Amino acid sequence: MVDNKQCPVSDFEISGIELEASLPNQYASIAEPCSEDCDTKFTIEEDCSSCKPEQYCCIEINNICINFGKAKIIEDVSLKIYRNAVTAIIGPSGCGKSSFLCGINKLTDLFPNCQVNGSVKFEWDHSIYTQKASLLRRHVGMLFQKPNPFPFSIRKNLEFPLREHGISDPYEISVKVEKALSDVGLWDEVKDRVDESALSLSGGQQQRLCLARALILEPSVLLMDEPCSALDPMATKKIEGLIQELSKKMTVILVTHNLSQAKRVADHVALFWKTDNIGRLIEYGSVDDFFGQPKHELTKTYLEFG
Ligand SMILES: Nc1ncnc2c1ncn2[C@@H]1O[C@H](COP(=O)(O)OP(=O)(O)OP(=O)(O)O)[C@@H](O)[C@H]1O
Repeated sequence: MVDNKQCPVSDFEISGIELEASLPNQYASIAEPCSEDCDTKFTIEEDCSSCKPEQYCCIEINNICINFGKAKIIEDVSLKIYRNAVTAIIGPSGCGKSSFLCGINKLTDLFPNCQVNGSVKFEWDHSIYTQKASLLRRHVGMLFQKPNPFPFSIRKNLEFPLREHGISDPYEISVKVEKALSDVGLWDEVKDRVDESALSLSGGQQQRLCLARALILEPSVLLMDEPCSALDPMATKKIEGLIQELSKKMTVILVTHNLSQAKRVADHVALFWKTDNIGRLIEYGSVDDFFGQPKHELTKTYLEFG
């Protein structure tokens, strides 16, 4: 059993120590302090109060490679995703951004010809590849490019994930439904029509309903794949506001083609690029460094299009 830990930013794997799967906010093992100034020790139940939450590593991705059949889609991507921060994934079409996102929550399992190698570790467990997909998705919500409400009522769209995860008490369900709709600013717009078809909502409302559906199980991580690409500027502004609000309490990974959006909402930015026909991570850094002092020539070139 491990008694003392240092700050949880860099690495929560210590070889030779058997770690039990733990809940979010409990840490396994730590190799480095969070900053040069911080050498705080803490027990497994505690966070380091000297560190800023955004310095905690929530997901550690090491050498992930994704193939569809014989085609290599992304190769050797390693990066740390920080907790309660927005990480934007940008890059030209076809460089593997969506595939990368799907690799994080095992949606890649749904494609029989897809093979994923490498490791993806969440702060609450060793590796997603040892977790059941249903358990993983309890903690990791996802929002897609096009709104995809089920062809049911607004209420049933939100009840569905709750019932799937064993929540059947009508009072608890109605409280959660109202809260999820309120969290995405939709409650006042739809409270008199929750039993109408979700398909009767506008595109922007449908996307917010899908966001409410992704949030209703209170995930720790939210994956968003170009969530505003089908929306008008006003609906986009609402979603961007929600992303910033949500990132105070959850970790957000946002795939976007919109460089201005990445600059507006992200704390960290990663540029993917296809070289030798394979998607790779080119540059990753804080939003200020990425846009203010890009290091890689491809980043400089790409930012000229922004
Ligand atoms: N199910 C699949 N089967 C085979 N190849 C696929 C599959 N899904 C994606 N690909 C291929 O993987 C590559 C990367 O696609 P992906 O959608 O991940 O890129 P992207 O960067 O998100 O693109 P975009 O910005 O256009 O959405 C593409 O060449 C695509 O054809």
